[in-house]
Amino acid sequence: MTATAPLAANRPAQPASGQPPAIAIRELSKTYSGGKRALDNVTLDIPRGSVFGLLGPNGAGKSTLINILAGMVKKTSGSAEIWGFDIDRDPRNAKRSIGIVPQEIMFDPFFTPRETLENQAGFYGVPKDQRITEELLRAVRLEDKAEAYARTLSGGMKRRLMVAKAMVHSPPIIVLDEPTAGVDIELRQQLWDYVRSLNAEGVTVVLTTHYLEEAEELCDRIAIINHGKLIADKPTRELVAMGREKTVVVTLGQDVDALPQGRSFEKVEAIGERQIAITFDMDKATAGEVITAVQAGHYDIVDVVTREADLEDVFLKLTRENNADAAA
Ligand SMILES: Nc1ncnc2c1ncn2[C@@H]1O[C@H](COP(=O)(O)OP(=O)(O)OP(=O)(O)O)[C@@H](O)[C@H]1O
Repeated sequence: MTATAPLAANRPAQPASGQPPAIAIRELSKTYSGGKRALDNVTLDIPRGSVFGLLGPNGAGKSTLINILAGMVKKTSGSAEIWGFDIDRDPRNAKRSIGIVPQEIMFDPFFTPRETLENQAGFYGVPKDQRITEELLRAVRLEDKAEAYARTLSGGMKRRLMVAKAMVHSPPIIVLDEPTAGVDIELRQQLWDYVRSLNAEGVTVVLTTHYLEEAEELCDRIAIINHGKLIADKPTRELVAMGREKTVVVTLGQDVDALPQGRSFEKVEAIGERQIAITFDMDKATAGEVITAVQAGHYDIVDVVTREADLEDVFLKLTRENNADAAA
């Protein structure tokens, strides 16, 4: 995929009232007909121009949230504005302001990619002279397949076509629901390059992903949903910094027969015959102090490796705490 992003020819004019967030969600709840409360009072602003990650375990409510924004699921209560347009009062402009790439691959297998994009542009009422079909085909590297039947495309090509399809009306916001599930690494990288180029052009990007590393690398802000509730909403850097635990792994010149002790140690365990992992709180000690404490116990240290908590650790910690609160 090249790093070109489509022109913003057809974006709806922004409402007059200043600069609202790209998406503003207020006390949004959804209870499905069987009684399942999939979203519970979620209030969230997605800033303009951001790459925003919506994370959560399976069944947390991410797709429900996205489907409400897409107009495919009816909310039970609360409100949502997209680009300043209320999804109830101004559904047409709200829909025109967002492009959704759903989890499932959906298009008619008997249309070619070019026809698929043209049909979709027609559906959004984009005038013929303002269509960006060729540009999109190039951007998602499908120009050679423009005339092939969609059913003959590979899985990766189909997914790229889905992204192009979400962009035919040049929305200021694109939402990708688990875009890289089952997609190989090379293609994933190409997809992210394209997403980054869209963002560099000013498009707000919202993505749900199970790949925490990816979210950490791509997103400047992350919200975490668990059991339908918003449990975190922070700049990525702050969220990662919440994992204030650091681990020092020391390799010894002899087998471990007793574990070292230190006031700053939160956890000490032998992780091999000659290796010990010591976890400590970065607010209370430094790695140097931890190593000094080990040496004070006359351990013969031959190697030291340190590891900081990453988003995965924070995610697990937050969801665990939330689950424990819910069970209490
Ligand atoms: N149409 C529906 N009817 C009843 N329950 C539903 C429906 N759609 C989703 N749910 C339930 O609502 C909850 C939230 O589902 P949702 O698909 O929004 O989660 P998710 O975070 O997107 O999960 P995943 O990552 O697995 O897609 C789940 O318990 C799910 O089983």
